Amino acid sequence: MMKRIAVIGLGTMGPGMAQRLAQGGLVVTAFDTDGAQIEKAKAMLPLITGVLDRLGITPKPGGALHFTTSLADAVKDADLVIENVPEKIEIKADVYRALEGLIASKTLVVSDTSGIPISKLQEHLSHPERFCGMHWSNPPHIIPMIEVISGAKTAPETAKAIVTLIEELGLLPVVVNKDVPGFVENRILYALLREAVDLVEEGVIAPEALDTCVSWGIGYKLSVIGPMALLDVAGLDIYHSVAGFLNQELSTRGDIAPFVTKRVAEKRLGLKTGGGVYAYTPERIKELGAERARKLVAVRRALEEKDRT
Ligand SMILES: NC(=O)C1=CN([C@@H]2O[C@H](COP(=O)(O)OP(=O)(O)OC[C@H]3O[C@@H](n4cnc5c(N)ncnc54)[C@H](O)[C@@H]3O)[C@@H](O)[C@H]2O)C=CC1
Ligand SMILES: Cc1ncc(C(=O)O)c(C(=O)O)c1O
Repeated sequence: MMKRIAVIGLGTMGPGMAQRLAQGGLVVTAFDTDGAQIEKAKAMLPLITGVLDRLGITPKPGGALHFTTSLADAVKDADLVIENVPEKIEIKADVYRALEGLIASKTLVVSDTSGIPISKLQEHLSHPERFCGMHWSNPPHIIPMIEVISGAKTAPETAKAIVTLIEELGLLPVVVNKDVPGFVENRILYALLREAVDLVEEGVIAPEALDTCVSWGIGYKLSVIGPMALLDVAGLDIYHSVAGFLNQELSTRGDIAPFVTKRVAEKRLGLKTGGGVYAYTPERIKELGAERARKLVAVRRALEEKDRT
């Protein structure tokens, strides 16, 4: 049974992840090279704990969340280190190198990488057998599904220990069988986002209308009926007919749409810069955060509802 977990990197994912682990009874120490990110994480905790409370996730005894500006302090006596730094191999590799000599060879290390192949990351660890992917989704304190991905050198017991941890937290582990870039969730998401951006860029539909179409159409349906089950609901014959012509029409671009590259070049990144696809005031960002958390909680409660029969 794991007891002490270090979270390396706060940013977008770290605060919710760290608090969710702490409320699962773990002693968590979070580290970030940027002190401002530590202060930001602390300021986020009341909102995060309020959402966890509404999800019915009551803090288990023995759990705690500490923050530190020392990597050594963060990983001291850790059973598990969760690397959660930016999606750049070189930054992640620097963290793995810094861990050498600070953690015991039995300590497990995972990455929250969105899709860098685990086998690639394993090249930068002296104990690759004790490393695997543990891919959370944003917001990590609300989305219960976590992908577990083994690299070529991951020991089976390492992945099993992470699956067990996720289950003990009452969350949903999904074991991905092959270490492919993007794993599963992000391959599906990025195929969808590529098509969505192309449709907006080509003037087929406005961003707001696309969001309504997807959120109140397939997004709503897929939250209850998964894609593979949906094939049976629609009928594989229907899929066969429609895919027969539509698969040749879908976006297959290998580059990134100018709709995105233009905005990134102009530092219009979204919520983090006050504008991207849409424009936001600081007040609207706060409103959206609370509103979306409330709705995600309500949807999750409905989805967790056991069959009435
Ligand atoms: N943002 C998202 O929706 C999701 C991101 N991820 C993945 O999780 C990881 C983190 O993503 P975000 O939280 O979005 O990144 P972020 O860029 O928001 O935060 C990264 C944090 O790491 C800190 N940091 C940078 N170098 C560090 C170091 N050497 N040691 C300690 N801290 C360091 C930064 O100060 C920053 O606070 C990435 O691999 C990302 O692909 C996974 C799921 C969802
Ligand atoms: C746009 C985007 N990219 C990556 C991820 C991820 O899971 O890594 C997410 C997410 O929702 O978590 C995302 O929205």
